[in-house]
Parts: sequence; structure tokens; C-alpha cells
Amino acid sequence: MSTSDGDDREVFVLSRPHGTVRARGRRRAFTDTAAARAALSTGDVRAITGAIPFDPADNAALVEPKVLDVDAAPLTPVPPTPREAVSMTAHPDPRTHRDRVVAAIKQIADGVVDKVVLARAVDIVIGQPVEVTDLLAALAGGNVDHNAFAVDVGAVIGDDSWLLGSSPEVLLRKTGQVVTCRPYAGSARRSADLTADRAAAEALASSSKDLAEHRFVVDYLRDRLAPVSSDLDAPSTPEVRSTGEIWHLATPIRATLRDPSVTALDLAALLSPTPAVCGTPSDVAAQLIRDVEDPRGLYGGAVGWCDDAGDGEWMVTIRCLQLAADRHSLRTWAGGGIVAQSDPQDELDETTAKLATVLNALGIAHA
Ligand SMILES: C=C(O[C@H]1C=CC=C(C(=O)O)[C@@H]1O)C(=O)O
Repeated sequence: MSTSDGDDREVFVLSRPHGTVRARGRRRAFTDTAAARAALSTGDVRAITGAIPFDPADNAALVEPKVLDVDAAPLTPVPPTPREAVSMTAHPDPRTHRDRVVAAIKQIADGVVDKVVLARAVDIVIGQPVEVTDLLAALAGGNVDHNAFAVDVGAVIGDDSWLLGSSPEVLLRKTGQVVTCRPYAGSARRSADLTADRAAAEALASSSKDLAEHRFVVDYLRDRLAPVSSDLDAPSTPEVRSTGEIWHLATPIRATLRDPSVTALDLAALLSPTPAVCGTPSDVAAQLIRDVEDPRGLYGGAVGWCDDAGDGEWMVTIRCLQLAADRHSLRTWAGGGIVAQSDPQDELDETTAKLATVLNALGIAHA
């Protein structure tokens, strides 16, 4: 990736198993998702790439690029560069996160909310500078699908920051009038031992706690998609999919849009944030999250692209980090869905396992 200051430098890369989308140059920047949607639908802009925030009231980091290219292959992965963390500071500390989970389980028992996704952040300072290109290729190497993204968020955040990650979760992909989604929710840590790894996947597939946690996301997507679709298919039993570190429950959803003028960005705004990152009911869960967490910014939103035909793909912004302009400081996040059957220590451990995606790609040794 070019990091020169030229007008045509790369501003967006999304690597997926079916190909890599790259955007170069910046004609316009948008902090308001609604303004970007309007510009796309009137033909004022030819494409949009970037990130929308978790909280729709926060700033998006969207641009109209000069060039949008599609390669038929995912990124070529490279092994992570070994690095040392000068400091790692958790926000909140693990004990406080666990206490928040205890409080959330009580709110569920009291009928305040059915599911809420609580997240924690870790601020890391690294001795050696982190090059965006290297980290992106290492993120692509951490999973068999070569999922990875890098978004230049400097134009809207006000410095030369990048949002990078390796999200397994497709919020939506739109081609013509066909929309597919693959929500992920419900998790089990993977094991280096093959037998234990397989057993963890099998236990996840039949875990009533994880199946309930997953169902909230599928039901939400059905409710949001049904009014705009002429047909909608969502299997009642999820499949089990893996990242490098975690097994997840996932459901492939397919819908046909009634109105062909609805764009992939319109759908991202309609669907995000799902209960995979927020909760059920959405408004109550979002308020509970706002009450206890630091503002999430772009974590928990969506990263993706939309072309002039309205087609595109948006990933849920998880397993990600925001790299500061100094290239030494970054923030990463991990969250987990809390439901009635959640166990506070298991939920804390799950966030630790999820943080490993970013730590592994950074080449930082961790327990
Ligand atoms: C919120 C995150 O993961 C979501 C996606 C998959 C599984 C999840 C879970 O099992 O809790 C979360 O809903 C995250 O990685 O920060």
C-alpha cells in the first residue's frame, strides 16, 4: 500500500476470499452517513468506501475515492513481524469488565434488556513503528479466508489514523437485487489440540446459551430485511465457522430486494449495529452500552464499499484496531454478547480470546 502523500494513495482495502477491493485517492470525505447515501443515490458520487460508526450519531469515516479496483484474489498473507509492547492498558481493567457483566446479567433477569454486548478496549504502545501494509498482510494471514481490512480514517478523524482488522462477520453483501448476510454470534475458544478443538466446535453447536445469543441477531436481521425484501431465507439452525482463534455460530441469510435502487450503503445503515455488537432491544442495549463504556467510535460499526450500481460489501467492524498517526500507539477492542445464561468469567475469557486476533497479527507475544 502506498503511504505517500500523493493524491492517489490507497485509502481503503478489503480482502475477502472472493477478492480484494482497493480504493485510491479522495474526491470527497463524509462524516455523515446520510449525506453519503444521498450523494450516492443522486449520482453526485460514483462510489463510497470507509467506515460507519457503532452509534449512528457519531462521525462516519467515508470517502468518495478516485478509483475503485477489484482483484479476483484475496491479499497474499505474510507472517507477522515480531514486536514488543512497551505498554498495554486495559479500559476497563478485567475485573471491572467482569463486574459489568454481572450487572448486565442482573438487568436481563430484571427484564430491562434481553441481550447486551459489552466490550472492552486495550491501548497498546509498541516500540517499533507499525507499517499499515505489513499489518494488513499479517491480518490476512491469520485466518483461512484471508479476511482483512484497512481504512484511512484520517480525512475525517483529523490525523493520519488507520482502522485495520480481520472481521469474520459479513453484515451484508449486495449484488444486483440479491443481499446476503452472515451474522456471527456465539463463541468458543479454539485449541491447538485437534481433538479438543473439534470437541469445542461440537459443544458450541449444541450450547443453548450460544444458540439463544445467536438467535437474537438472526431475528433482528429478519425483522429489518423483511419489509424491504420480496423473499428472505434464513435457516433455523446455525452453522459453525472458525477464525484463527475462535469457533462461532453463523447463519447464511439471503434476501431479494423489492426496490433495486436501495444501495449497499443504505443497507449497512439499515442493519448496523446488529445484536452481534449491540443487543436486544437495540435502543435499550445501546443506552446501557453508552452508560458504561467509553464511546466506541468506529468499533462495532461497519467497514465496506459501495459502487455506482449500489453493489458492495460491508463487514461488522470487530477484531480490529485503530492505529494512531505516530504508528506506535493503537487501541483494540473485544466484546461479547451477554444473555441470561452467561457466566461472568467465561465472558471475560472470551474477550481475551478475541483480542488474540489483533495481538497475533501485531506479533505481540501474549498468554
Ligand atoms: C462483539 C464481538 O464479536 C461478536 C461477533 C461474534 C461473536 C460474538 C459473541 O459470541 O459474543 C459477538 O457477538 C467482538 O469480537 O468484539
